Formats: sequence, structure tokens, C-alpha cells
Amino acid sequence: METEIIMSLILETKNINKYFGKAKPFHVLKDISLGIKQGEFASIMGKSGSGKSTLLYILSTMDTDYTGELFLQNELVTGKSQQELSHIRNKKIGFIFQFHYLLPEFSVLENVMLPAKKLGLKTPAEIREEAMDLLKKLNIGHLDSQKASKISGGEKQRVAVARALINEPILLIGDEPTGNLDSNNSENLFQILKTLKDDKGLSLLMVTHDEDLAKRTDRTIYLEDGRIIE
Ligand SMILES: Nc1ncnc2c1ncn2[C@@H]1O[C@H](COP(=O)(O)OP(=O)(O)OP(=O)(O)O)[C@@H](O)[C@H]1O
Repeated sequence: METEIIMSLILETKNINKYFGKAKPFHVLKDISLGIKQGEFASIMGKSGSGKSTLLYILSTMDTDYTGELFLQNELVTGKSQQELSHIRNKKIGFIFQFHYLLPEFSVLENVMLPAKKLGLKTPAEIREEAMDLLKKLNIGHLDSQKASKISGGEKQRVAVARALINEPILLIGDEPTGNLDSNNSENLFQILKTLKDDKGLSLLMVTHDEDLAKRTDRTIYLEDGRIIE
């Protein structure tokens, strides 16, 4: 029984601790142990300064300066080289941020294709076709050749979702993905994320300040002063 539960974890942390500063260290994350199952949509909430972004950086393998262990699909990623981590990140994790970080002078299609080109597992023609498919599924197929700087905020976030999905990740991590959107676009994006979970069995982990959205996820992880509180 226990094996079954362990097998289904997409992401797991064991006793993660993090300090900022050397002379007078500030203990920012305290014994964080959590697991995200396949097909689970989890949200992270907590006051400003509680450690949410710091935790996301570690979970997304971008910050390696911590103690404890991080597993992705039961594989220990803590201690791997930056090159290995970059490959794992590109292949397994999709990111959506509050600010989309699209390349403004590139077209919508080019922005979506970029992570797949970087990963280098498919031909440009295959990548183009898959990027186009994603844009169409997100109802922005008609914007493919528009410059990213020339589309609306809600459209930019949908492009960011397509970009996050192009390498078929197992986990989507969002740092306040709806934070910069009006309520209509926020709801729209939330529905898109929920569909990805329901239809594709994708695991999602999203930091949000929106209590109503958090309530509609499968589980909310509350952080207080760097600690998970139930
Ligand atoms: N590079 C750093 N050096 C020192 N302290 C830092 C650094 N980055 C963050 N902190 C501190 O760590 C704590 C947690 O910061 P973090 O950004 O993770 O909080 P947060 O919960 O994401 O906040 P917010 O909701 O405002 O984004 C804060 O007290 C912050 O001031």
C-alpha cells in the first residue's frame, strides 16, 4: 500500500531547510516535507514574506542552496550538476509566472517553440506543429505570427501556458499566474489549468494570494514563517 502511494508522487521534499546570509543567517524555510501526487492541483498560500517564492525556486530546481532532499518522479535531484538540472527542468517542469516573461520582439509561435528548441529532441517542423496545436487548443491560434508585445495581458498568459506545455512536462509550477490578470482572465486561466489536470492528469503547484481560487484546488499548503501549517 505504502509503495503505491510513494510511486504516485510526482514531486516530494524531505526536510528542506534554507538560510539566507552567512554572518547572521536567517532561517527562511523550516523542515519543509511535502508531496504532490500525479494529477493533483495544489496551491500554496501564505503571508508576504512567509517563504513561498523561496520554496518555489527550490522545488523548480533553480535554487540548489538548501539542505534536505528534493525528488522528481522518485528520482533524487538534490546534488545533481547545473547541467543535469537544466535538462531535468526543461523536460519535466513547465513554469508560469505572474509576469509572463515572453520575448517581446519574437512572435507568439516562436515564444512557444523556444523551450522545445532548447531541449533539442524534435525537429523544428515537429516543434512548430505541436506549438501551433497548443495555441489552437488555447484559442489563440490566430495570434501565431503576432509579436508578443502586441497582444493583451490575458493572451500573453495563455501564450505562457502554451510555452510551459510544449515539452510535455509532468508538473506545472505557477508563481501567482493569475496575479496580474483581471477577474475574467484570471477565471479563464484557472479553468485552463484545471482542464490540464482533469484531462491530461498533469500535476500543478501554484502560489496564489487568491483564497477563492485556492479553495477550488485539491489542496492548499499554508506557509507561515517558513513552516507548513495544517
Ligand atoms: N536573497 C535574499 N536574501 C535575504 N533574504 C531574502 C532573500 N530573498 C528573500 N528573502 C527573505 O526571505 C523571506 C521569504 O521571502 P519570499 O520571497 O520567499 O516570501 P513570499 O512568501 O514569496 O513573499 P511575497 O508573497 O511577498 O512574494 C522574506 O523575509 C524575505 O525578505
